[in-house]
Amino acid sequence: MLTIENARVDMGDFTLSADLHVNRGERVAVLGPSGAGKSTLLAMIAGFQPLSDGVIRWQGTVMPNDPADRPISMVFQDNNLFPHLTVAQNVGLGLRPDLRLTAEDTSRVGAALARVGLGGKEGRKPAQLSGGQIARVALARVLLRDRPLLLLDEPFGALGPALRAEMLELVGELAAETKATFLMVSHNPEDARLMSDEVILVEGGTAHAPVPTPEIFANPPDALRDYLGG
Ligand SMILES: Nc1ncnc2c1ncn2[C@@H]1O[C@H](COP(=O)(O)OP(=O)(O)OP(=O)(O)O)[C@@H](O)[C@H]1O
Repeated sequence: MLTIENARVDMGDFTLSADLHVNRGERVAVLGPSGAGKSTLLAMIAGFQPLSDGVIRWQGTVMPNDPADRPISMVFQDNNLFPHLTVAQNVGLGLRPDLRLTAEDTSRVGAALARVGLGGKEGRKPAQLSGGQIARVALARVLLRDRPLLLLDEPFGALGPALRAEMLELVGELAAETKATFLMVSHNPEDARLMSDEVILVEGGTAHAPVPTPEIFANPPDALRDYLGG
């Protein structure tokens, strides 16, 4: 279980508070108006933004200070690939930051790439891939890292609807295979309907406790109603 206890992040004149928990294995969409603090919530959990107050635990244990030591994989909108490295190297970084991959590492990288549909593309550079393929590389890295908590900050925002739906399905499959819990920021309520069990609404400086997805869409609070456009 992810537990966020009376946590607060202060950034200049912006403050985000959260007091909530997410059960293991849940698929959570993070929704809310632009600038409300959705990315800040993920940065808080990942350890990129220090807490001014409160504590964050995973399975009852306080998260280590260093983001690299947290049981987390994160995917950003730009899919954070290095342009000068090959697909295999970009994925291999998830295993060994110094890229000194053993033969076993290399075969695991190959298997992860094959799992996301990129078999045979190991030697390409990101510039030689389509947007959907780049997203798949980021997911292969997540698969390989095999961390129990997956944070996705609008990873497929640049993709068209059909491709986005395909990628969401793949995320769902990978999360189920690795038994990961995931939180995904989305600007698209349809994405939330498609892939989430619960929704965390972020608005007014607060990340609210998760509500079951069908429930929140059946009876949207004002902030979500505005966000849904009426
Ligand atoms: N480094 C910073 N210093 C001060 N304020 C910041 C900083 N980064 C972001 N903010 C502010 O914090 C607030 C929350 O930003 P955040 O990126 O978390 O929102 P968001 O809900 O993810 O927005 P969007 O949907 O537009 O991506 C915004 O008002 C933003 O202007």
